[in-house]
Amino acid sequence: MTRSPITFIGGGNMARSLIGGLLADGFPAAALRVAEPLAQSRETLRAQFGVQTFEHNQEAIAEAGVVVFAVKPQILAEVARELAEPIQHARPLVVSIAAGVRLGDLDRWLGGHVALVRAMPNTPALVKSGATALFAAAGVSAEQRQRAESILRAVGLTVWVDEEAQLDAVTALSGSGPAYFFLLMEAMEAAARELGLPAATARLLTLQTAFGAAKIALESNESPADLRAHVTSPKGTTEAAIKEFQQADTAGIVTRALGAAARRSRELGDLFGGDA
Ligand SMILES: NC(=O)C1=CN([C@@H]2O[C@H](COP(=O)(O)OP(=O)(O)OC[C@H]3O[C@@H](n4cnc5c(N)ncnc54)[C@H](OP(=O)(O)O)[C@@H]3O)[C@@H](O)[C@H]2O)C=CC1
Ligand SMILES: O=C(O)[C@@H]1CCC=N1
Repeated sequence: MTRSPITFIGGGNMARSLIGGLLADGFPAAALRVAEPLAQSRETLRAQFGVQTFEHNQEAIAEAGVVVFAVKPQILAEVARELAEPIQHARPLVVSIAAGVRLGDLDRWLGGHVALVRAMPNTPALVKSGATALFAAAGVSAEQRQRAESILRAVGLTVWVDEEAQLDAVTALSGSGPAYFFLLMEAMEAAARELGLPAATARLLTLQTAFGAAKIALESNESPADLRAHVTSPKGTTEAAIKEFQQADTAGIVTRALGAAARRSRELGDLFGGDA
């Protein structure tokens, strides 16, 4: 099957996660293009994924059916304005994964009336275990929505949100979320080493425990609270540990952390949207 190319503008962490996941799902490398200013990064992208790379964004989007903006929010305005003319001419579907930046701003930078979808993926897309929420601007056709969804679904789970503002919460939860679990893994691994386990054993048991907990939570009909109860024997070891977590107000810390991330997402939209 021939497919119009998907062009990524920016070949950094998240673009690489999406590209790796798409290739693992059988997407042809020939249909993936990446614009990336750094020669070393372009070389790595070619060597790792076999995709076509470009130094200049304009060249990369020629013939593209879908353009994915995967640059930092801080430079999205500048990058989009430079591409307004060719995008107005070729009218690809545009997907932005930038945190915070609102579709109204992106549409204005691109010259208006562009088919725009905002998506918030996460890095486990690389291993086809991503979680992405999507929001479409008015005027995006059902077919275009489906195209955007099919790209992200190839690398994991997708959900649509009804209001664009909900993407700030999504960013706080699943966009940034992998980092919270990695933080906990780092801490558990370090604590296990301190308790006398060899480093390799501490890491292996930490990772497999995280994997097992996520897998059982996904596959079971029981809630995380019920699953936790099954581990927690009265007056046993887990109870002793959970008491420490509760005394340190872990739930409160998580609420504050996600709140800070959602706030930062809104701030990024304010700072780098508008007339940025
Ligand atoms: N990382 C994550 O987990 C997630 C990130 N996102 C969003 O994805 C976007 C990218 O994030 P991330 O991949 O982490 O960031 P990175 O910095 O890793 O990637 C951005 C890439 O864009 C390149 N770039 C810089 N200037 C230009 C330009 N003018 N034209 C084209 N490319 C350019 C950068 O190159 P160079 O390094 O040379 O500057 C870099 O390779 C952000 O908007 C972020 O909010 C969304 C969900 C999750
Ligand atoms: O930290 C960030 O701003 C990006 C958005 C979500 C994950 N990484």
